[in-house]
Formats: sequence, structure tokens, C-alpha cells
Amino acid sequence: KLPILEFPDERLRTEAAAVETVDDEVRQLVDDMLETMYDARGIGLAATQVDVHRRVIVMDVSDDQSAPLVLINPEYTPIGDEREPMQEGCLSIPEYYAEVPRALKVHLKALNRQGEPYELEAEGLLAHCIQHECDHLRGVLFVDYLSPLKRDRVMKKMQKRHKLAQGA
Ligand SMILES: O=C(O)C[C@@H](Cc1ccccc1)[C@H](O)SCc1ccccc1
Ligand SMILES: [Zn+2]
Repeated sequence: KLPILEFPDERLRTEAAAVETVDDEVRQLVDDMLETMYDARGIGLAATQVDVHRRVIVMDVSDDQSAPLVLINPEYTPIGDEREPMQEGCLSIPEYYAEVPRALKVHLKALNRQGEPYELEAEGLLAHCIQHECDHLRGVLFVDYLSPLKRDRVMKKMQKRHKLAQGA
């Protein structure tokens, strides 16, 4: 398992670099990220969150951990201009959830675990997850979409949580 960085860790703001070659090292990273994501009960995990600044994302929105998805060098484009708010959480911002408006449907292009290109159309939770994870690779967190007041509240809550942890 890999340690997950927690907000407001500045490393979460790093821009990830494209993967040149999908080799065994990248496949090992993918496997470690999937194990880490499942262990943390997440539905998505970006390499940025485990302090690896490469454009790699893993995802599984199934309810029985049966549909792992690997997105290497992902690119998405919104389909239509309909947007809907969805309750989002983040493994890097534990115990905080907020509504984030995102595109309803997206067209995704990425490389899979074998380095082969694929495309898919996603909507609902999968579309939200793709947008949330691709944001991580650009150093963007869902709290960035909240009002400064709300974001400040998250900061205070996270700092209190860290103090408790250090204190404990
Ligand atoms: O990137 C992460 O930290 C994992 C996120 C993925 C997510 C994307 C979009 C909307 C919600 C979540 C989650 O924390 S995984 C935990 C989770 C699972 C289902 C719904 C909400 C949160
Ligand atoms: Zn996240």
C-alpha cells in the first residue's frame, strides 16, 4: 500500500508529467495504486495523491471491486454543456464532502495497462470520477470549486485533525 497525501499538503498541487512508455515500472505503480484505492474504500485514485507525479489514474465504480479501470495519459472532453452537481469526497481530504457541479457526460481517451489506446463515453458517477481524478493530475482539488469561506472551513477542520493526530 502507498501512503496517501492529505490536504493541504503542497505536493498535491504538482502538475503530473505524461508517461512516455507504459513499462513494467508503470504497471507496478498501477497495481500498487489499485491495492491502495481498494484498501481506502475509494472509487478513484490519481498518482498525484500517492506523491508520484505521472499521468496515471486507477478507478473502479463497481460496488464489488470487479471493474478496475486504468487511465494513462487521460484526456476527456465534455459531451454537451449539461452540468449537474454531485456529492464528492476525496481520499486526500478525509471526512469532507461537498456538492461539485461537473459535466454530465464526457468522452475519454487514455492508454490501458498494456499501453494500448482506448476511448469511452461516460456519464453519472463515472463521468464525475474521471473529471475529479483528471483534476488531481493538474493539482486541482474539489475544494477549489467551493467558496473561499467554505474552503477556509475545510482548512481549519483538517488542521485540527492533524493537531489531534500529532497530539495522539
Ligand atoms: O480521488 C479520490 O480521492 C477518490 C474519490 C473519487 C470520487 C470522485 C468523484 C466523486 C466522488 C468520489 C473518492 O473519495 S472515493 C470515496 C467516495 C466514493 C463514492 C462517493 C464519494 C466518495
Ligand atoms: Zn480526490
